[in-house]
Amino acid sequence: MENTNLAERDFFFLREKMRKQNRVWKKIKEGKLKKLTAQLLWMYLYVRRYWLLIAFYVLLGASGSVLSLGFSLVTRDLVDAVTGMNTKGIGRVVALYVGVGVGQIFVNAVKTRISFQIRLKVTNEIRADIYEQVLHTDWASLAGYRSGDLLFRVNGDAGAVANSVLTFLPNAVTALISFGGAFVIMVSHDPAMAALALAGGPVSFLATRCTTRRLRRFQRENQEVASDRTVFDQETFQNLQFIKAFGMLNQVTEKFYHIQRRAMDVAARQNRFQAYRMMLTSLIGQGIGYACYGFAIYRLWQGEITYGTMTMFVGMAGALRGSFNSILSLAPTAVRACVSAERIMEVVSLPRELLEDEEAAKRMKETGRQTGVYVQMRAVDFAYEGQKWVYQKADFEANPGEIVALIGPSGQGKTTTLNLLLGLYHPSSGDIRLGNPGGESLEISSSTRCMFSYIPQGNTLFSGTIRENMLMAKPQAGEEEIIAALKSACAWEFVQKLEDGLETQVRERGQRFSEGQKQRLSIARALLADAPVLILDEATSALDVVTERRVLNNIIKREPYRTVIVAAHRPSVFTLCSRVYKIQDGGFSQVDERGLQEFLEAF
Ligand SMILES: Nc1ncnc2c1ncn2[C@@H]1O[C@H](COP(=O)(O)OP(=O)(O)OP(=O)(O)O)[C@@H](O)[C@H]1O
Repeated sequence: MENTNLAERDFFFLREKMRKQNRVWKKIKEGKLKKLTAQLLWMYLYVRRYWLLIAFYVLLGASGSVLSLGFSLVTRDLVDAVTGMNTKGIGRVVALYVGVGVGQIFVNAVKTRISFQIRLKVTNEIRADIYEQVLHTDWASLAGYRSGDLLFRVNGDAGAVANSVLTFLPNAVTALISFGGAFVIMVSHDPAMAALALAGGPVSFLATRCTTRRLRRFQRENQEVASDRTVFDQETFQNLQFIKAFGMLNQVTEKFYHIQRRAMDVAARQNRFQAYRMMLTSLIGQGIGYACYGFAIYRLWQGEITYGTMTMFVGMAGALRGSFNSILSLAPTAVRACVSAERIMEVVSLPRELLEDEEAAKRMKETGRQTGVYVQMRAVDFAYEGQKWVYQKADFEANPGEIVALIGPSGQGKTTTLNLLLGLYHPSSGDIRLGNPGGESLEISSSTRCMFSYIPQGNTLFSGTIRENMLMAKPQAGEEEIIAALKSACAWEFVQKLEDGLETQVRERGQRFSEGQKQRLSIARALLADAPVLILDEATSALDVVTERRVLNNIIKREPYRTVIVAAHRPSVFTLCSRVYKIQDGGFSQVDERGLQEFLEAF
């Protein structure tokens, strides 16, 4: 009978062991451990540069813990001196008591200052690094992210990582020293008392272990809501004029409250969960505290300890429980850091743009100033996300001195073609390249982008003055050069009439100007960039026909070797073009005279 029980017990332990092993194995297989290691390593790479400051900070934290342990011992001596239980001079004990107290204040002040410095440095470094990496990330990979979400990752998540990392390490060391010190002092005075003070430890440990996964889920939800909120705020303030004009204030406000409610709901659930957790550990702590107190009184009553030792015991038991709980409460800090690190790593691990042909592209651009640069597409197939086909077998060319138009109904692929030429998206198959006539040619990539001046649809003016906007394209451009570009774009005629001329504030997204004026300023800026290929995506759509023709003629006159590619709907452009390509129903073809005539008649 006993043998059967033994066998059952062995089987039970074996099964439990296998279950545990399977759980660990599952985590390894799911890559969770690998992910966690990568996150920790990633954070370590940032903080290690400041190891000296961090080490000093940790040292201060440690000395703070030692001082508070010392404070308990001095309190014991003080009480004993007052009750006449020790022979040390009361003056010396009081001086020590005051000295340790003042030391604690001093250490805390220096700690606060250093923690501020490290936090600032690490946060800024992570932020700058993510910012730089996001700017150099392949556009097609980045296009799936909302800009508000990226903004939150650069700001919110970077701050959360820096804060958590800097809280974790010093707190861990401080808590461990406090715990170890209090434990050693208590064990040396009374091992039974030490065991009693730690009696609630296993329950608190188990509670923490079981709740970590839930905490991770809460933190993820929190960051997602915060990110949605940034996206919403950004879009609302960017489109405020439209929202007001459409009388959409109520809908927007309703959406604002909806996000607010979601954020509050997550925060309230997390808070409730943490409150229960805290209540459980506090109840255990309180029970243990009373037990310690009772035990100490009993010892005093038995005459085994002095009043001073009893006071120290009670204080130490609290410190022991407190530092044990501090060690356990490091789990939420670690969870916060890992969740944010995961969100940042997701973005920074996206493929980066390659700049392999950078030198060759610069040479080609230089030669292009005399000979121009041609652009060519051969048998190009392209689909978004590998399945939404825009067109197949597309052939296209634009040569120096030509204006080439892309036409076709809305949504057929004109902007897509321009993005392919800019190397922002990559063809599924086929070849896109540019080159100097009779010279070197290069496949399109992020390096060849320097050969293009691009004016996209919509508004691309930045806050600042007209001059500042112009200098973005060519920082070293002088007054004469800026005015010449503005003249070519037919913008000087209104800029010169402005009271502040080139120093006029454009205001956010060019609010200060009409659509046509904004387009002319954008064209002037693009001309200033001095690139051999100019791309205009519906960039003259807000101009009257006469100004539009004047602008296009000026562009060609200004640089006879410039290659100009325009995506346009308006027939007024076509008569200036050397060639016209039509994109429709997945086809990409050059339009002959008759085809163009038919297209014009359809207008
Ligand atoms: N980032 C994207 N992801 C998926 N599909 C896209 C993306 N951008 C554009 N598309 C789709 O590709 C097709 C071509 O879009 P594109 O912007 O090139 O058209 P377009 O000819 O320039 O239109 P319009 O004249 O209206 O500016 C459209 O069906 C559009 O929905």
